[in-house]
Amino acid sequence: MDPSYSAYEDEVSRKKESAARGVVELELPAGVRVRGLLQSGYQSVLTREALEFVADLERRFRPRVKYVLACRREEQARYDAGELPGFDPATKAIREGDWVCSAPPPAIADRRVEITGPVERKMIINALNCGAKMFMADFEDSLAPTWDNLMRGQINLRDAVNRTISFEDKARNKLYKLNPKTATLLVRPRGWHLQEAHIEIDGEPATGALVDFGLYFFHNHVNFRSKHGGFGPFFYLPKMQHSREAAVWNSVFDQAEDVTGVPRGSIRGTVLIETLPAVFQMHEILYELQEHSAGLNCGRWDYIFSFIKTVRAHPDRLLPDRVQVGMKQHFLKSYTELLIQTCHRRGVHAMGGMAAQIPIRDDPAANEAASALVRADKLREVKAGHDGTWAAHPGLISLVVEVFDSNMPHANQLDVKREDVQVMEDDLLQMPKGKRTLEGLRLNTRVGIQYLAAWMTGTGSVPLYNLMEDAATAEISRVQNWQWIKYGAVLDGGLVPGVRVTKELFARVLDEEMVCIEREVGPAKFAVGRYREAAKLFAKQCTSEILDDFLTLDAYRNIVQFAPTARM
Ligand SMILES: CC(=O)SCCNC(=O)CCNC(=O)[C@H](O)C(C)(C)COP(=O)(O)OP(=O)(O)OC[C@H]1O[C@@H](n2cnc3c(N)ncnc32)[C@H](O)[C@@H]1OP(=O)(O)O
Ligand SMILES: O=CC(=O)O
Ligand SMILES: [Mg+2]
Repeated sequence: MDPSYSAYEDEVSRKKESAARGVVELELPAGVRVRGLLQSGYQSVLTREALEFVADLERRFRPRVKYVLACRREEQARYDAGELPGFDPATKAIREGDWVCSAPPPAIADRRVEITGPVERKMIINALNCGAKMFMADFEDSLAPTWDNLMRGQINLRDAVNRTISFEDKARNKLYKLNPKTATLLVRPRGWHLQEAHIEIDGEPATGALVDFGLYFFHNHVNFRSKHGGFGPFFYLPKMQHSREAAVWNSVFDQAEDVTGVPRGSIRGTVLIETLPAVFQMHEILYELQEHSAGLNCGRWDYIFSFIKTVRAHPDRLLPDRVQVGMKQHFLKSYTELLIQTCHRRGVHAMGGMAAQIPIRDDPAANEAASALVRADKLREVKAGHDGTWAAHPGLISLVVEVFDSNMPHANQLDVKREDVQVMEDDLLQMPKGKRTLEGLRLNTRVGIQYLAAWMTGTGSVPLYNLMEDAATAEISRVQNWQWIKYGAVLDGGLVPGVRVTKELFARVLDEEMVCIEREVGPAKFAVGRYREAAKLFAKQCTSEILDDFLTLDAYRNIVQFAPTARM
């Protein structure tokens, strides 16, 4: 017998045996290693062709991703040496030039209310059905990137695009299915800084963003485009700091379109302006993405986090309590208005951001107060000229739709040019006003630990003290504590003004807040949750000599789980 035929027969019988034992096997392209445990269904996402597509993106763009991350470190070193971010004289001609981005495709011309949420099956169905125009399905701030969350997220999105998605809640005897009319899907891959340890390409962990984008695009572009007038898929692009990072995304989009024969400019990405350096690069970012751009969004929570992180070596820039850093603060008002002016000059959407309040079921008065805050925030956004905004919960959609419907008679406000806006570097760097309090330190600590504990058990967004908390909001708690401890901030408000924040004070606060958390969540949940591990990690992060770039980079090692697979 032909020896190669016999090897083929062996292979077939081995696969049959594996299938009979319920073991999932993948056909891997050369150089690709999948290290996560394969649950049923994952092989339909991790096909050989899809992995080849991802591996090709990785091989082409990994060096550029590394380069842009190295540039971030170099720029941070300059800020640490005393500089502050500002507009780049080298790109003045781009800022002042008369150019526009491609017009928004009809499918996203009106995006007045966008619900957001992690790529969890039931939530995807609820979000698509909730009456919002768009749904931003999130692999980023609101998702803990466990292997299972990521793989199931891809399966869920594929089923959502195919409209075959359903979910049975057996305990409540409830079947979830899509309504005839649903929101349009936008997908947010992870930021450039996160790796995907469960997929190795040529011996190195893959880039998380390229895995999320690549698998989703590969499996869905045909169906998605057939349902959206030949445009899409649509994306949100997070946490960038410079236009060179947008240029990488633009090349990724070009490459994806070329390989699959999708016409140039079909893919559209909305960039979150959620880092301080990026606010000085808004024209440049739109310029790089031009035909792939769907505008910019005010990612306020990461923006506040980035504000603190960027000035981490400036002891004169200590922020007041997190709760006091609201959108009326001059630096945030300036950022949103400049974003609107920039987008509308370039013919693309200027999206608002997320109010953190969520419905409060058991307290009507508190619920009314929370709704009033959301209403005021959305009213500010629509009156300022935003073309749409975000909502964190289906229970807020009718309120937010009502605010936008009453104040935005057309599909968008691209005609509101905001030429009155005059924002200078100083406006964007102005320190927020307010007080630093012990209560603020305590709240940061309680929130940070509970969020981390949830994240390490696979949940990336949680309700805490009636607010939505996700990776971006938790980061503010971490870096604010770090900043106050590092520079021995003197508390200037609250119950005990005049007290200096030290490592010793923080250690005491942490112990006391752990007792408080145990009381609040109950001993049973406290015992099985990862609160002690979370507290240890949070304490390390808040007291380190040098500030870590991202909390999730350190926490990631706690959620990586390799399966025993064939070695390469
Ligand atoms: C800074 C940023 O990046 S903001 C964007 C990223 N963050 C997010 O997207 C957060 C999205 N929101 C959420 O994750 C959730 O609303 C939370 C965690 C804040 C609150 O969740 P819960 O306490 O479970 O909400 P609650 O119990 O009130 O939910 C009621 C129902 O609404 C659903 N729901 C709540 N939020 C969402 C959402 N964003 N999308 C879809 N469905 C949702 C729940 O699944 C639940 O459904 P069910 O009644 O069919 O069982
Ligand atoms: O991603 C949004 C933010 O506010 O951060
Ligand atoms: Mg964010």
